[in-house]
Amino acid sequence: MAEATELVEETNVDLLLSEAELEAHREHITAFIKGVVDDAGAEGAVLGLSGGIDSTLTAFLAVEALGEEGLHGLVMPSDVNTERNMSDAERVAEMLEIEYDVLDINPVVDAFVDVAPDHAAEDRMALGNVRVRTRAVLNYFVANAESGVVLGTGNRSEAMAGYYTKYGDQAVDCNPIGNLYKCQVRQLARHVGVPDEFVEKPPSAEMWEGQTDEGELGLDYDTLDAILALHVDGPFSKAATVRALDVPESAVEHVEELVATSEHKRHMPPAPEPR
Ligand SMILES: Nc1ncnc2c1ncn2[C@@H]1O[C@H](COP(=O)(O)OP(=O)(O)OC[C@H]2O[C@@H]([n+]3cccc(C(=O)O)c3)[C@H](O)[C@@H]2O)[C@@H](O)[C@H]1O
Ligand SMILES: Nc1ncnc2c1ncn2[C@@H]1O[C@H](COP(=O)(O)OP(=O)(O)OP(=O)(O)O)[C@@H](O)[C@H]1O
Ligand SMILES: [Mg+2]
Repeated sequence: MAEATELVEETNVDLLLSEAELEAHREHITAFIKGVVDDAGAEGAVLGLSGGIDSTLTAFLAVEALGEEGLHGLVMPSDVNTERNMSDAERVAEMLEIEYDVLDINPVVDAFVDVAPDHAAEDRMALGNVRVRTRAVLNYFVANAESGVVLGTGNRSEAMAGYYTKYGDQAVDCNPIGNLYKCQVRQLARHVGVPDEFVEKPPSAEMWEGQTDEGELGLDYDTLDAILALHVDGPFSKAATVRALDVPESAVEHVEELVATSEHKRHMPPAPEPR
């Protein structure tokens, strides 16, 4: 896993960040968050806290940008979330001394299944996406009521692979860590003082029991990041990427496919040309 990232270093593609670069990202992102809130004329920001690394890092940076008064955390358990992640999510809010609510989404999700009983209940992806979109509705409920903006937690790896729910966790006002690959998210998290146990936890969307990002994506984030950085964002051909990273051609093709099939998620819904 670390191997692929180290090999990227030898190619001069900027994937692993120096301490100076991490500090520059920290300043750049906190200024960005402050700018988004100020430009919106908002009083603060709302953020879903999952106990995962992306929301934890975003929360740390948002408190640096806005102060603890400026961030409202929402911990939104469903019956497929682990106790550990939900208690870690509350621990983040307590560490940062921000206001937070715990909102049980189970009754809302059950209501969707009740009104459309022929759908979703047997389809873990469809039902998982309902859980994700329910949280988006609640984020905006609180943001509207409190004159806040909704902070997203999408990173560059997820954005490029389309690894998110359309109009779910992607339905936000900005993505402060959206220019960082997942391996850089881990680096920045350590740099700003996020405890190691958050950085080391296996990433999971927790849309159903036992789901993990790397299991579903079919490759680990370090390999995904390396292929994205060299081949999709960078100038390396497929063959050069295979050689540089010592990965099978099928891994590069898999990433190409993730990027291509998620293209629709990165655009406004299209309409026919005017005629
Ligand atoms: N070519 C196309 N042009 C226009 N629209 C197209 C389309 N293809 C599908 N669609 C639409 O998109 C829908 C499918 O997209 P979507 O509803 O997003 O669903 P989908 O991409 O199938 O599933 C979401 C994926 O994101 C992962 N996820 C979600 C949330 C959080 C996280 C996390 O890491 O925390 C990960 C989840 O595990 C799953 O792999 C289709 O039902 C259709 O409505
Ligand atoms: N149970 C939850 N309560 C509140 N917010 C949630 C919950 N589950 C997911 N979210 C929101 O959806 C976002 C996307 O989830 P995702 O799993 O990609 O990120 P993460 O959990 O922060 O990090 P990781 O990738 O390490 O799991 C989270 O960052 C968080 O803002
Ligand atoms: Mg998660």
